[in-house]
Amino acid sequence: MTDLRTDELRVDRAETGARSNWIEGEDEDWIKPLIHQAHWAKEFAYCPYSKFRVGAALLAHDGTVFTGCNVENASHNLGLCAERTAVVKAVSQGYQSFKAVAIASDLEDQFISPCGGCRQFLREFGDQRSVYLSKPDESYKKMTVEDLLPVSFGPEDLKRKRVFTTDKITSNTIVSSVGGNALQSNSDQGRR
Ligand SMILES: O=c1ccn([C@H]2C[C@H](O)[C@@H](CO)O2)c(=O)[nH]1
Ligand SMILES: [Zn+2]
Repeated sequence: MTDLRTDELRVDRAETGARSNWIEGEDEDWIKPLIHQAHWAKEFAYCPYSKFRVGAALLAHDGTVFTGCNVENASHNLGLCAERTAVVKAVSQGYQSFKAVAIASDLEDQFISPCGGCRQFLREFGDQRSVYLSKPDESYKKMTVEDLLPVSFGPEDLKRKRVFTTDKITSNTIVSSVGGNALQSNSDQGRR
């Protein structure tokens, strides 16, 4: 049994009226439908504790949209944000290339802004992605992941040259660096 209702939703070209190259093109007729989908996703929010509904709509480069809502839990720290729900849905369905994300809440006078954890989560897939912060009237403010998380740490940093690499670390050896000098102490030294 397959329920496609909340799976992959496309920003329909008939709805946007955009040209066939809309996804690469300069016109951005997809923005309003994307924001609309974020607000639609907000309706599914499971937030009995905070009573604060959030929705997200993540646009992949091929035009597929993945929606997400916040999903809270009686064990409070396990709650998931809407943005992360959308990213996890997309990645688990084989998508890793994103163009934009729209975020929606019920805040009357403020554009909903992603939390620090979600900023980092989004940054994993590129810091130039567009982030549309919206209000309930579907007005929006465009930012990038980099605007929201400047001087960030990302997957590229794990590939940069380091003074230590794990091949110098053996299972029972602690390696640390003080003022550029490498100190090695094994568990025997630790007991003295
Ligand atoms: O950008 C945001 C901000 C908050 N929340 C959720 C987390 C929690 O469920 C509720 C209140 O913080 O809102 C999101 O999903 N996204
Ligand atoms: Zn968050």
